[in-house]
Amino acid sequence: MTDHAPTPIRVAVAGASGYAGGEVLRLLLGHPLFLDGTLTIGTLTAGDNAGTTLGSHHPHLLPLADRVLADTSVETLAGHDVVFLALPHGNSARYANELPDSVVLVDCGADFRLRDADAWTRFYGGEYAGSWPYGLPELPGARDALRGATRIAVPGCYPTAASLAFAPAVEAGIVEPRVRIVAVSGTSGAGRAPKVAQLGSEVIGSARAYGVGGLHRHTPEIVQNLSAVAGGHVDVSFTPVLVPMSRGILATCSAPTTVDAGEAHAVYTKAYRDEPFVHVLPEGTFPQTKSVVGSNAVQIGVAVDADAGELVVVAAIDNLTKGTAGGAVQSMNLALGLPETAGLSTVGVAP
Ligand SMILES: NC(=O)C1=CN([C@@H]2O[C@H](COP(=O)(O)OP(=O)(O)OC[C@H]3O[C@@H](n4cnc5c(N)ncnc54)[C@H](OP(=O)(O)O)[C@@H]3O)[C@@H](O)[C@H]2O)C=CC1
Ligand SMILES: CC(=O)N[C@@H](CCC(=O)OP(=O)(O)O)C(=O)O
Repeated sequence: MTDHAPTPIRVAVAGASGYAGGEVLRLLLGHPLFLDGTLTIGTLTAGDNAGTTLGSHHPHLLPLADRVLADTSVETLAGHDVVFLALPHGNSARYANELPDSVVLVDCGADFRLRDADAWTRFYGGEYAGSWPYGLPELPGARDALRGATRIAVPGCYPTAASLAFAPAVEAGIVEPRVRIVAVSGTSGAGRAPKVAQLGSEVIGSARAYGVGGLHRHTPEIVQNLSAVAGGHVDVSFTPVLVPMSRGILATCSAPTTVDAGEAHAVYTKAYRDEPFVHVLPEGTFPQTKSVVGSNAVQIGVAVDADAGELVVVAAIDNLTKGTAGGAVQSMNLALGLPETAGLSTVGVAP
């Protein structure tokens, strides 16, 4: 514990009936400060499902199964030291404005991720809310900005995978600044609100690209991250693909290069040598989503396609853990001055 952290630490989760909120709670139930009683889980909220029990949505969260979900409001979220917002986009600004500055607000939604108001308007529409310290500590400068922060914007799931996959290459200048990304995602990335495109009968036995042609709203977030690291604009072509699995993202990212495989691999092992969650696999080895499911790990494989003159980097994450709730808890740990890895595993659940 450090001077940042109040004791006890009272935590609320808004959107607890959803996938992201449920995953935050799963991680908090295993957090060492929860287990020793220093961190307590207070109000849990929902939208239309307010008044129902948490257990009716997340039977796996047995210790909290009888908790009744409250309405989501400034009043129900007041009186906590940390509030996780796991709500649809557009809902966060009112809490940022009305909860005290001293409350650590960790927003799993997109509202405060983009620094460019025009990009926000183009991809999201509605009023631009602003930008907060970005919850991807592995990016240059991000970790320092998160220490002691009381407002945190958790990255999107695809930007987490793609940014970590290509940040070392653009930082080292070993690629041309034109990155192509094709990333497959499990259906939990779409949240649990029913949508026809996510029905089992639509998804099982099929793979479907969407947001094709630079239309997906995560494109400007990936551009923002890679451009900041490169120190100049990086063009990004991003294509997401929905595949029939529950969790996981596998992002395959490439750009023109003249370096060989050994040099490229050395850039990555050096960049991530001190990162507890990012694992660069041995040369010739590439990740699979199963290896990281349920963990906060990022596994990265690096290759050079010498005939095509392309660096190819493959990254695997669990979209709900490192891609949302794990990144959120990691950022909370930093904000409160706790050990960054507290409550977070790097071991997946394969097979
Ligand atoms: N799923 C993922 O992989 C990722 C999700 N995120 C972000 O996390 C946030 C939550 O996503 P996710 O959990 O997947 O979504 P879900 O649809 O699974 O959950 C949404 C939650 O918000 C509640 N809610 C919906 N509308 C309102 C409202 N108007 N007022 C109050 N509460 C409301 C829902 O309650 P109820 O049950 O009552 O409807 C539910 O608890 C989103 O911003 C999403 O973009 C970020 C990265 C990855
Ligand atoms: C498979 C799937 O549908 N994924 C979601 C992204 C999930 C995510 O990271 O979302 P936010 O930016 O909304 O927080 C999508 O493409 O919209």
